[in-house]
Amino acid sequence: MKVILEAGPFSVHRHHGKLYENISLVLYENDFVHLKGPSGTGKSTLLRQIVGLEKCPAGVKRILNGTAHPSKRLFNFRSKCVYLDADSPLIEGSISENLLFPYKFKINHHRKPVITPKKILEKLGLSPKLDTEVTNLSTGERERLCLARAILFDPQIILADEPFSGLDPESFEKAFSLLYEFSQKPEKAVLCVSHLELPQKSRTLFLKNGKLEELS
Ligand SMILES: Nc1ncnc2c1ncn2[C@@H]1O[C@H](COP(=O)(O)OP(=O)(O)OP(=O)(O)O)[C@@H](O)[C@H]1O
Repeated sequence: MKVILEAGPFSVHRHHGKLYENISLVLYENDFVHLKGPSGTGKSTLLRQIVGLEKCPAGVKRILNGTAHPSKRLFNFRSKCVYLDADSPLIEGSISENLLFPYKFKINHHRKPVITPKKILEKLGLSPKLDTEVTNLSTGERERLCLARAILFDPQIILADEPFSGLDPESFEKAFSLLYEFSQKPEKAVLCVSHLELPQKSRTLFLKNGKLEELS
């Protein structure tokens, strides 16, 4: 199995004590890893530490496809390893403007959406048209738009934090299939935090009492 990402060791201390300590993780090509654990154990914090959105201890390594990314310069890393937050921000404007927003950054000028924005909305069963203002979308529609934007951008890794929480069963099925399909492409992997049962996964990791364990 080809290693896509090696990251760690991560530790977090909150005012009430240690949340977790010395957690490292490896993602392999085509991994779809389900990260579970009781509420408040630090699953979101761990995802945020991986992409450097949360303070990390000195000495943390992030090796993506054999290339080490130093903690002080993570812009390039974050364009290849995307953090998809449950409340990912949308910009003011239309669905189309939001889907194409990441390409406005100079570092992404060379990138092109993998499929058309129209096609990805169809796959997700999102009925609003591309010129619909995002302020007119429901919570579940906004959530699916954020997922569509991440997939369209074609990173190597998606770290998805509760990406299905606001979805009805039919929308969940479509959104899950799309994310799983993404993970099965060459040199891709997904780490997905979810309290839901997921229909398919390659591995399950459980975060509890400050430790990350792989469930068999
Ligand atoms: N920025 C912050 N500053 C201080 N404490 C925080 C911060 N963000 C989260 N916490 C605390 O850290 C702990 C872990 O939070 P986190 O959101 O990572 O847990 P989680 O396992 O993802 O929870 P859930 O399953 O409920 O989403 C919680 O006690 C939370 O209150």
